[in-house]
Amino acid sequence: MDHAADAYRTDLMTITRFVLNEQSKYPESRGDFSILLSHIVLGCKFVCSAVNKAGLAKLIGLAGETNVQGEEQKKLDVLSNEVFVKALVSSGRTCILVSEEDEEATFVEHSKRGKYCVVFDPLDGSSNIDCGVSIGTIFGIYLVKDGAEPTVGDVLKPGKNMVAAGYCMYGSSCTLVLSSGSGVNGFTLDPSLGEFILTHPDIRIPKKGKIYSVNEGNAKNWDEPTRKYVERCKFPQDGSSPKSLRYIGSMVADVHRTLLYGGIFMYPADKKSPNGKLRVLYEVFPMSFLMEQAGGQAFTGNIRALDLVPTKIHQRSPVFLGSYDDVEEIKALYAAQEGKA
Ligand SMILES: O=P(O)(O)OC[C@H]1O[C@](O)(COP(=O)(O)O)[C@@H](O)[C@@H]1O
Ligand SMILES: [Mg+2]
Ligand SMILES: [Mg+2]
Repeated sequence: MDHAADAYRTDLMTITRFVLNEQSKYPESRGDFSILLSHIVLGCKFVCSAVNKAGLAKLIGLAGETNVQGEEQKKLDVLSNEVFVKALVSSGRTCILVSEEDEEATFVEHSKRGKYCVVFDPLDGSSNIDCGVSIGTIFGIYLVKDGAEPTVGDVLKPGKNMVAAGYCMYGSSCTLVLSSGSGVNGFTLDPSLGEFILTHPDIRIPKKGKIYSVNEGNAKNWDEPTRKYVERCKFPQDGSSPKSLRYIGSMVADVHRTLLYGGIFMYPADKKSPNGKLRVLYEVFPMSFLMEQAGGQAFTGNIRALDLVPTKIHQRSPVFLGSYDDVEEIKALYAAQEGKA
C-alpha cells in the first residue's frame, strides 16, 4: 500500500488529529494538554530515530556516568533524557519534571512554566539497548492546581491522580500507547509520513491470558504467594493448560505484549530487593494507569498499585499487572497469606 497516497486520504487518523478531537470535547480547554502531548510525541520520534541508527551513530555502550539508582548509564539513556527534558521544557506547559536519570526533580523556570508535571523513564529496558531488542519510553502526567506554586509534593501523589499516561515502544515498529482517562489507544509511526497513525483503537486487555512474564532467575528469593502463583502457571491444578513464559526484560515490551495478548507481568519483591526493582512514579504508575483503563488491574502484593502514595521520587514497588482474572488470582494468594481469605 503506497502510504504517500494515503497522506491525501482525509480519514487517516493521526495522533495530532486524535488529540485535537479529544480536546474539542472540552470547549473550555485552551489546548495546553494537546501542546504538551505534541512535544512528547516529538521526543518519541527523535528517540526512535536515534535508537534505529544506534549502531551506526556510535550510540551503543556506556556513557561513563552512573545515575541515582547506581546504574551505569547507557549513551542512549543520557541522550533520551536530554531530548525529553528539552522537549518538555520547550512545550511551555510543564512545571516539574521527574526523570529516572536525574537525581532531583527539575523545576522549570517561571517564564517557561505551565501547569503539568511529567514523570518519565526516558529509556526503558536499558539492558536490551546494545542487542537491539525492543526498548521504550514511559511517561505519566499530573496536573497542578491553577496558580499554585508547584512543589515536589505535586508528584508524590497516588497514581490515580494522574491525568494521563503512556509509553512509546521502539521495536520492529514504533508504537505509542496513550490514555488520558477515557480508554487506551495505540498509534504506529509511519516512517514515510513521520506521523503516528491510529492502529489500535480502544485497546481492551483479555479478561484472562495464557502468558506469564517474570524474571525466574530471582525465584529462589521470592515470597510464598509469588512462588505458588508461578507454580500454578506451570502446573495448573484446575485442568487448564499451563501458561507460556515470555520475558523480554524491557518493561515497555513485556507490558505491551500483555496489554494486547492478555496474561500477567510481574516484578515481585524478593529477599534481595524487598521493594522489587521497578520505580513507582515513572514505571509502575503509568503502566498501572493504562492497565486499568484497558480493563485489567495492577497490584503491589498489598494494595491496588494506583492507591500507592510515594514518599520519594525514585521509590520502588513490587508490581503484578495484566488481565483482571490473572491478577485476581495472585491477590487471593496474598490475601490467603495475610489470613484474610
Ligand atoms: O533484568 P531484570 O532484573 O529482569 O529487570 C528488567 C527490568 O528492568 C528494567 O530494565 C528497568 O528499567 P530501566 O531499563 O529503565 O532502568 C525494566 O525495563 C525491566 O522490566
Ligand atoms: Mg525503566
Ligand atoms: Mg530507563
